[in-house]
Amino acid sequence: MDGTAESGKGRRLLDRATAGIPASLYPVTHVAELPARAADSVDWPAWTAAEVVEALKAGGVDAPWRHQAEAASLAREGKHVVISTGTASGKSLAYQLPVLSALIEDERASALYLSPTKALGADQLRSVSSLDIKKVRAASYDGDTPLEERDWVRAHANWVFTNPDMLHRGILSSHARWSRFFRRLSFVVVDECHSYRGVFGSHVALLLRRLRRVAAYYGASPVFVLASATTADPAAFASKLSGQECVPVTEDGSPRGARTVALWEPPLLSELSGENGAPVRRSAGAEASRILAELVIEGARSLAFVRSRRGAELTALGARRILSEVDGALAESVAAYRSGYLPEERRALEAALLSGRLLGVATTNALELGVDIAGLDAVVLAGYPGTLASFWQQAGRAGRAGDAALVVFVARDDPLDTYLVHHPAAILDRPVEAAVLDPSNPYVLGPQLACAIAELPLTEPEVAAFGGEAARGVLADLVKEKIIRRRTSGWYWTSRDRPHAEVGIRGSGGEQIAVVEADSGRMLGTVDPGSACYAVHPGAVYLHQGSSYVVDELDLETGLALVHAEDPDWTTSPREIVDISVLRTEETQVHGGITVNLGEVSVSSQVVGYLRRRPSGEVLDQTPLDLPEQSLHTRAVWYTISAELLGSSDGLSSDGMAGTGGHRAGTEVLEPVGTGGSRVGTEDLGGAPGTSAELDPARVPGALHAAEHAAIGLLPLFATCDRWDIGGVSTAWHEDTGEATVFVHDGHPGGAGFADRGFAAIVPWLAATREAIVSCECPAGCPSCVQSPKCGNGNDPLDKAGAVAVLDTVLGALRQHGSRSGHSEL
Ligand SMILES: Nc1ncnc2c1ncn2[C@@H]1O[C@H](COP(=O)(O)OP(=O)(O)OP(=O)(O)O)[C@@H](O)[C@H]1O
Repeated sequence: MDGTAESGKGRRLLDRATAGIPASLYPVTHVAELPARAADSVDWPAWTAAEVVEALKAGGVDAPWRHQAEAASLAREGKHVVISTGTASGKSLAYQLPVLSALIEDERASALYLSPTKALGADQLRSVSSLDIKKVRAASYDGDTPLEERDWVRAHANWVFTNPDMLHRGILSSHARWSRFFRRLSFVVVDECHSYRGVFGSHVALLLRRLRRVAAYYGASPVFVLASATTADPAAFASKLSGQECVPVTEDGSPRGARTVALWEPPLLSELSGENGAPVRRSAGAEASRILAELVIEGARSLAFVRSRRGAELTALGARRILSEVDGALAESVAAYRSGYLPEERRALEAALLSGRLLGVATTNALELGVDIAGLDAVVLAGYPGTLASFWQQAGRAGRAGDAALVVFVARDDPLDTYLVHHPAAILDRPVEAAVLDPSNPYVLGPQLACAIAELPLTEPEVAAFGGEAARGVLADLVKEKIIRRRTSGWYWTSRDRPHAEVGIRGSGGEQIAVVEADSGRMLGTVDPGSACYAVHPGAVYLHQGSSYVVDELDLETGLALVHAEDPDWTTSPREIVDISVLRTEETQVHGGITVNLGEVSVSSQVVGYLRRRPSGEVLDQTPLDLPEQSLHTRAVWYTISAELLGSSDGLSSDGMAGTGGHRAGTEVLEPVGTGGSRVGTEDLGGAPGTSAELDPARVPGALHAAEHAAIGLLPLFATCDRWDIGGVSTAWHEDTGEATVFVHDGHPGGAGFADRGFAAIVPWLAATREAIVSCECPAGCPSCVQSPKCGNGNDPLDKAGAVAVLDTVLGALRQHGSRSGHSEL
């Protein structure tokens, strides 16, 4: 195939999307052409049951692609396997082949399928059921399964489709009722396993260990087949998640069309001003509306991914409005899509989009998983979806074999988005990040071990599977608290009640706060106790599945937040006072006047009021609140800067410090990420070694605060977290360190591995932070660089230039005292 002719269509669509934009406002910062790839098909593995081949062929699959056959055969041989290939590369077939063949060959064999969402599970079940293979009795067992069906599933189903929540609460907790199913459990399929990250991922990792233990009790040792979006080190991740060695299959043999990928930065608006008079960019959603409208005019079947449900609806509305001025009929071909639709509604929408009856759909991430829409002409991503895995998952909906497509990434007002549109290599040349999880977090281990022991007494040799030493400490605590009992043969559950219902695997534990609509008494959802004052304080606008509510009352004693439906024209942002103290320093690197540390901290916070803002960023007013102080015991990474290096002391020269006391402890020092395809050399790190930031003392708090905000915004580039999963504190003088200090901490009790990743990647992380600030053309700080949407201090004080000076000094010292290797992880 001729690559250029092929990519012509993507280019043509991009030209259309940018038509009429004056050169001075041209928003595209980079364009990349991704070539087409031909299919690599192979014969059906000889062991595949004839019925399976027949059913798949009847469904239109003539032959498997190489990676499907390879993964299937490994699983068939009894090896745990992780298949990590692109969107729509047919990962389902890879596990269907061995599972279906086993179920056909052995009447008593069974299999379990786990997916992170019910919708995805339902899709996969539908696809298996549609094969209509006689000996396969596939059924779902989740929160929606009617009670009368549940007995049938336990007694008869040989392939059960469920999710981690139900496995935890409804299956392992009463495993004796599932003994038939467990006895011949041959395969466990863990679909979209890259989504098991952070605290949820740590819970799922321990849940899978519980599953293996229960299966072993009934005499089974199932083979695990994990399916993941492309990820950095799938074998390591899958092994950590499943607790056993997994063989990776990563060579993608599915065909793909050429794609033109454009990075797009909306222009700064001159007429609007945000917090503290900062400039604001045109919103990514508004920009996506315009692009979507242009694509629809061109007849391109397009999908726009928008971060919130309301945003998706506004984007669709905006596109329709633009189109109605061109042609009323065209406006009808644009719709919004969100989660919460019934399966039939989703099917209808998929079909309409595939047939071209609908041309443009704006959607939340709901469409990211479990929807069989591929081969579109264009995909617009309004805002970075948080991880590269999601980015490619969404971008992968565009392009089919033999036809080119366009992908447009539109940056939101956010430092990470700014960084990415100015550093294309960080998107285009980087392996998808490894998902981070930490099954040794005592806050996760405690409740998980309690559940495990309630399921079956834990014996000494089993402790290793639950983390060895880390588990031992937690077990001792549980014994002390009289939750379990230690006998010579192991650890035993003492109560008649099961702990499962108390253990939430998606949150950080503790008694959840119920959010209830006062009028109807309907429970909308729950909020972690630690974030209740922040998320559902009186007056807060609370979003639930895209609908908007306002909180009337928060009662922490009874664990209740009462809300009413209201969709006001503002959002709220809490103001809080935060304090942090160091409980334990685990690692310290000294680099001249800079130290970089990792350890445990206690963060206390008190929400003292909130601001109401218009979507433009304009602040309406501030309301005081009287809420109690909260405290969080978690992990943090922090750096300190000596007064000499800040240049705010009595003039002590930093020269005297050079070369003294600087030693590296353990951690590899990494190079920064590349810019536009070429790597930034260490000389570009900024700041000559040992030079001071030369900051007047009055500027130090604003400089540190701005550096902290941007660092929080950029950590998700290195750890698979959302900026909302982490927090930060900066101070010109900290009691425990005796120096100016910037902390970035995990937002969950016990941590989820994010601070640890920040510590391990300190140089590339801070270099990227500096780059993001420098790349933003605003004069004195805006949401694209140093302002934070969740700042408890109203983004005040912030000193953009000061932040660059601080980061230059820190990076200069790290380079002088630490940088030796040329190893890069990006
Ligand atoms: N060997 C094959 N030949 C032709 N079509 C195939 C083959 N394998 C799978 N498909 C089709 O490709 C589409 C995508 O498959 P599937 O949903 O399993 O991909 P996936 O990798 O799981 O996607 P996602 O990234 O969304 O998880 C389906 O419509 C499926 O029928």
